[in-house]
Amino acid sequence: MPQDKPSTVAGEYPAAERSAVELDAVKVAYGDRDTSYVAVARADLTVRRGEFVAVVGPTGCGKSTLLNIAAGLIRPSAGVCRIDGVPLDGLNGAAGYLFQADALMPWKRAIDNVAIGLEIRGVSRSEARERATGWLARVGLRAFTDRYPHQLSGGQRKRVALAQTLILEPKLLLMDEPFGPLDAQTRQLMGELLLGLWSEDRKAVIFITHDLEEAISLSDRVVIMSAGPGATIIGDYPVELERPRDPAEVRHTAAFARLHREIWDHLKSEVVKAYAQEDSR
Ligand SMILES: Nc1ncnc2c1ncn2[C@@H]1O[C@H](COP(=O)(O)OP(=O)(O)OP(=O)(O)O)[C@@H](O)[C@H]1O
Repeated sequence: MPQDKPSTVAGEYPAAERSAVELDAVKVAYGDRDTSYVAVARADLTVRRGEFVAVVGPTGCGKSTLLNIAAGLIRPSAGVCRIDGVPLDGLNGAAGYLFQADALMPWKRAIDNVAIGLEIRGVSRSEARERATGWLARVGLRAFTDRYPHQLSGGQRKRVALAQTLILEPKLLLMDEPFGPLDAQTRQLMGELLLGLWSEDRKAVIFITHDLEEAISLSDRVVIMSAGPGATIIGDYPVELERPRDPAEVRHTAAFARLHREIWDHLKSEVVKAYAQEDSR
């Protein structure tokens, strides 16, 4: 068999060339023809397999909109979103989500909150609970499996939510300000936990954040969006900081400071524009 023969699925790119996510000239307009609001004028973004991409941009520029496109929750008004080389049609079943507000069920214990996704997929209750116990241990909650969400701290609830997402082994992680409500120290610890788990199998990640330090400390690339309306992607910075990486420690390096300066110089004017536009809307 020839060494270089690509494995193909009819009508798609060769497997090796497929990206985890490809936004190709994606436009998003909300509302109808009379009240149309173009949130994103054009987004071109490729996230390679195994790549951790952070998206930053001023408030209201369309970061969540792009994530919702990749999730299949909304359809582009123009352009196409491909997942693994295939145009997305409907919900993206290969993706796991983590949002600012967690999706824990208050009436279920941590273990059952983590196990439920597997049970819905037909895994037996005993096996689902066994795997959930393993996941809770991996996120440092071995001693908390029987707690209800209201008996957990904000950071602990986030850990349960992370286990709830990762137990389903998504190929792609879509994270929208996942650590937003947490205090600064807990955010850093969550970042460290996330990177540790991510490095085990390197899923593709799109991570939305307002926090540029968080973006740089976690990701392989930081993508900047312009202020809306009609936002576009205006910057794409590789983060060439060594891995494995301690996201708290790396912030103290000179390379980090240089990159932060460079990206912030670019982002700052968009943030100012966004505030001015919000005032006049
Ligand atoms: N369903 C909708 N209908 C109308 N406009 C919407 C809708 N969803 C979002 N928008 C508008 O589209 C723009 C982009 O919103 P989006 O939530 O994607 O921005 P964002 O960058 O994630 O914001 P933030 O950083 O504040 O969370 C905003 O001006 C918002 O008001």
